Amino acid sequence: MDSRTEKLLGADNYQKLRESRVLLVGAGGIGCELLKNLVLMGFGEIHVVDLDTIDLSNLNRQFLFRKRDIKQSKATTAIKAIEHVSNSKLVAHRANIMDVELFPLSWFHQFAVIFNALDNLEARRYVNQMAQFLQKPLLESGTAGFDGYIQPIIPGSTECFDCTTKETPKTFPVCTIRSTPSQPIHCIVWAKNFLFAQLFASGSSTTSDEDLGTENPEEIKRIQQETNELHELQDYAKAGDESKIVDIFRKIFVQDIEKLLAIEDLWKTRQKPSPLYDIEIGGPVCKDLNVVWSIQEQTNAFVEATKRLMRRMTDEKQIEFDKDDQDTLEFVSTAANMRAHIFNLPQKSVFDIKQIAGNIIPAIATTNAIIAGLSALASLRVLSLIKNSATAKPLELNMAFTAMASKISSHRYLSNPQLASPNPKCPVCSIKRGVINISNNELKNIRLSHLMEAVREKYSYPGEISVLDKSTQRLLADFDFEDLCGKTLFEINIKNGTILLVADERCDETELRCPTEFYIACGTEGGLELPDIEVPLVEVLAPSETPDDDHEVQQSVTAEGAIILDEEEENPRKRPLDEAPEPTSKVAKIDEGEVLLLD
Ligand SMILES: Nc1ncnc2c1ncn2[C@@H]1O[C@H](COP(=O)(O)OP(=O)(O)OP(=O)(O)O)[C@@H](O)[C@H]1O
Ligand SMILES: [Zn+2]
Repeated sequence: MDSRTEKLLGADNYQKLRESRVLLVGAGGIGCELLKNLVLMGFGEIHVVDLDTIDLSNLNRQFLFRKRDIKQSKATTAIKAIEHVSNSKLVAHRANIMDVELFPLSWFHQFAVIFNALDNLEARRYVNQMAQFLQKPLLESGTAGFDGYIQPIIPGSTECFDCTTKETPKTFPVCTIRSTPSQPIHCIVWAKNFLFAQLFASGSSTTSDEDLGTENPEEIKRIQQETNELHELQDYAKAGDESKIVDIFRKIFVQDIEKLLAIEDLWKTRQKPSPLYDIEIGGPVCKDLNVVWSIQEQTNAFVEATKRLMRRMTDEKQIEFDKDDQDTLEFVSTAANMRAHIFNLPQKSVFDIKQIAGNIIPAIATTNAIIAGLSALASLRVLSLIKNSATAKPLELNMAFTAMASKISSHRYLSNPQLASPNPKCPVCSIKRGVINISNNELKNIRLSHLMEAVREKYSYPGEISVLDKSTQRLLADFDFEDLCGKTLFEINIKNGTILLVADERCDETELRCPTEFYIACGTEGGLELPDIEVPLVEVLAPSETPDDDHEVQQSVTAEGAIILDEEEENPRKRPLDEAPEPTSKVAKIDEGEVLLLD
């Protein structure tokens, strides 16, 4: 197979391929396919990073894994499975790609190209940022069911992952979830993000001063009281006192519903809920996860799942919901179904609830294979290794979508619009970047004010600057906050891997010094070394000003990778970034990538 690649690429390019070291982030659905492709193409050295272990539900599509591999590291197992056909050096890392101690910025430097095969926005954004720091080509990809995309990102020349808005997760009003559910999904969100979170996890983010989406004072009082009472039930859960399960059941499915019924205004236009009276607590459990259980079976399984979770609480102290953790899944499924029954809504099987609560769109092996194939092929163009279709300019490269996703054309399965140049309003690629080298010793000597002065002087920033720790979103200094300026960098927790954003905060100027992100790289030697970069003055764009057509939004990607495009045939959507919905301060974030409650 090597000789075939050599024929296609030519001897010189093939040699370059053999000498290239590449990074694959994620060894899941796309990652397994991509690893196979990269090995068969003959890249010289391939590093695979994945933080997770193999789960039974991965086996239907992550073809490098077998049943015997369950609970083993994905990165290590994937490499073991492919080693026997590999002519490449393969290196596995079972770790989080965002771990700055294991993978500082300088570590990324060794790779010719980075392949993202991830499943969440946070990690995608992080790798995108690293690629921007190092000006490394990144091949971003994602799938959701039949939908899929690949996006080559050439920092400085093409759009980055953050140049386009990404779809925000679905939202529900708090009052709908807590008082008046009208769809099964409302009961599932209640069971997972409220009930389970209050009893076993770190608690829901619903606070007393949050806007609850209702003006009814009685309802607001009841919601707050219910939250407080559930805190008490958490003490039972923590103590592992199984005799209290009956009390928990009666409180949630009888007394709380009676309190809701007492707020008569709620039921003027809605069907009243019916508390779960006359149910025996405890009994045989149904094992078939694909059918909807009777209400008695739901109760029995709820009691059993609660017992199992209570036993675990004594050791684990806190349990997070995980769709692959049968105890947490059965608790949430049965609680959601009992609530659905109370509110006269359809119930669902545990299997169906797993899909919804885990926010899963079934993964399709073929979509993963197509996307991984395109990503691998695109890397040859990105690295200019293809003899016959060499790319002179980065903007000649293409993105690719499956047609289901893009709806760009109903006649073709794959669409491949050309890449756009960076969006001047993109928070990631519209700014400058550099690395500040500093020794661990100096961190303890240098004060924030000293660092700010050095930055002002070297890059001609004015007096009015702000400094933000991007890693924690902490404001360290600005024109009316100087409390930390006298502290050393060590004291304000600036360390290896911290990213500082410095911005020109002058008002009423037509031009401002461009914001700069500084990556803090700590070593054992040297003093403070600022990077030699040019930080230009940039024109202040009026908020309503729209960037030119090239810089408009073409697609948005959900946390899972699904792409939302508009319906226009043969013409990718052009939507100014300004139209992107601003995050609202009333949003209560419950869980990354999942369901939000807002008013
Ligand atoms: N920060 C991260 N560092 C390293 N690997 C990551 C990180 N975030 C996600 N991943 C890995 O990316 C892979 C994405 O693969 P995929 O989308 O197929 O998800 P999955 O977890 O394998 O499947 P599913 O979510 O459908 O059960 C996973 O193996 C996941 O562990
Ligand atoms: Zn960008």
